[in-house]
Amino acid sequence: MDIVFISDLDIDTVIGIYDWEREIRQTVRLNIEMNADIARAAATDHIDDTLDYKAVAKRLIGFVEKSEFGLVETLAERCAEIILSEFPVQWLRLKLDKPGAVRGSRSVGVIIERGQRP
Ligand SMILES: Nc1nc2c(c(=O)[nH]1)N=C([C@H](O)[C@@H](O)CO)CN2
Repeated sequence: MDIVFISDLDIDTVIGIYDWEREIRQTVRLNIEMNADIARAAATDHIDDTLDYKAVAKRLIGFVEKSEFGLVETLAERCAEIILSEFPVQWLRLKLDKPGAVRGSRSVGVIIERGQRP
């Protein structure tokens, strides 16, 4: 299976379960792997024959910046739903980090896989 990926996409948003977190913006970091047919695009050298990672990134930036979820789980699930429903993707692995959220750790977050592997 071929993969198109987006690495370390940092987006500021309102996220968190505590009152103080509802008053500030924090950075979440997205790492996403999505299935794609690399061979077809390589044969034609045309963007229409592959998954446009810039289009996916722009869509997620717009969504995440406006979102105000409590849990990282909810935000990750919604991002996965957007990718699977709006782009030619059948399977994805998405990691959502909330860097610095827990003192003493570099990062915390979730990793989800959704869809069917082709
Ligand atoms: N599994 C989760 N645990 C926690 C979450 C979360 O979104 N998922 N969130 C918090 C707080 O918002 C925390 O990030 C504040 O530092 C705690 N645990």
